[in-house]
Amino acid sequence: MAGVELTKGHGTGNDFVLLTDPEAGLPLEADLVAAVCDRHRGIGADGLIRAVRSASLPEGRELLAGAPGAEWFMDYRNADGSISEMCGNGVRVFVHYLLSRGLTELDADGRLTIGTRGGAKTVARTETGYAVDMGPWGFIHGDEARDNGSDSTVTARGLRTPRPALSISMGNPHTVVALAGEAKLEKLGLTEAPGVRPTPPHGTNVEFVVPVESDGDESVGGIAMRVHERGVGETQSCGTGACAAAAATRFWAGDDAPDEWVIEVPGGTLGATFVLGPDELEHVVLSGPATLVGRVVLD
Ligand SMILES: N[C@@H](CCC[C@H](N)C(=O)O)C(=O)O
Repeated sequence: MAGVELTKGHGTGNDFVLLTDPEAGLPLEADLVAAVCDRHRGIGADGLIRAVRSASLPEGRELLAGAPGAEWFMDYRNADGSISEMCGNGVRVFVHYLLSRGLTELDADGRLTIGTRGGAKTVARTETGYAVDMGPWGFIHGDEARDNGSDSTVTARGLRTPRPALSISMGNPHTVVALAGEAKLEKLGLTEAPGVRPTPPHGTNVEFVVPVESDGDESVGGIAMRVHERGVGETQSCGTGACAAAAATRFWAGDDAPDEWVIEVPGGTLGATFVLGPDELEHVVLSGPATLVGRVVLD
């Protein structure tokens, strides 16, 4: 990878190293990705994003059959080198990168569709960043959640007893735990991965949430969240995690819960809006900023 140009970017403090490899020719082995993402001996990031033409990857070619406009594919790796299906903050930063590097343009409606392992995603420019239709959310463990309000338990440092939790898919897996108040959220120790029983088949990201006031506007729900990401550790933010946390909190709140949510994460603020998708399923639209920081060339 000597001579390869990397760009550092972030979305609400969830930081990424991005590179362009249109024909998927670079050897992105897990140990190389982990070395680049190492915060002391590498460039340092929560994940690595390769911009590759969809036609250059088997999963991209499959996706092009249903979404022929998705020319570019977000090939996402966690900091430990493992592959994830989806990254909500990453999608916004990825689109900002493609546009900034002149690799593509928005269509006449200000939109761009890209490929991911979690399916094609359409991104729109907003006044403060980008909004992404993240697609439908769903319960990982099926109907048990609908009946009981929880389907798992979570243990973590700072929690005296295992807490009930809800495992939610946003394309990638999440397990959401509600805590009593912000003091409890601050006291959590997330240097070690929380224990989740039963653990979803491919592991999980764990979000801890507490309700917060959203400027006295009852039509907008508010939560504060901390997250421990699969393949990374505690991060400043997680876009899919924010969507899953809003979906779980809205489910717990019942029928008259708001469709619009503001999610405070350590690295900033994200928005999640629940809308009916063209497939008649409930989709989550994630909104937030995207920032490119600078470039570096690998020795
Ligand atoms: N930070 C991301 C999620 C990245 C992937 C995650 N660690 C996983 O393994 O699923 C986001 O913003 O969604």
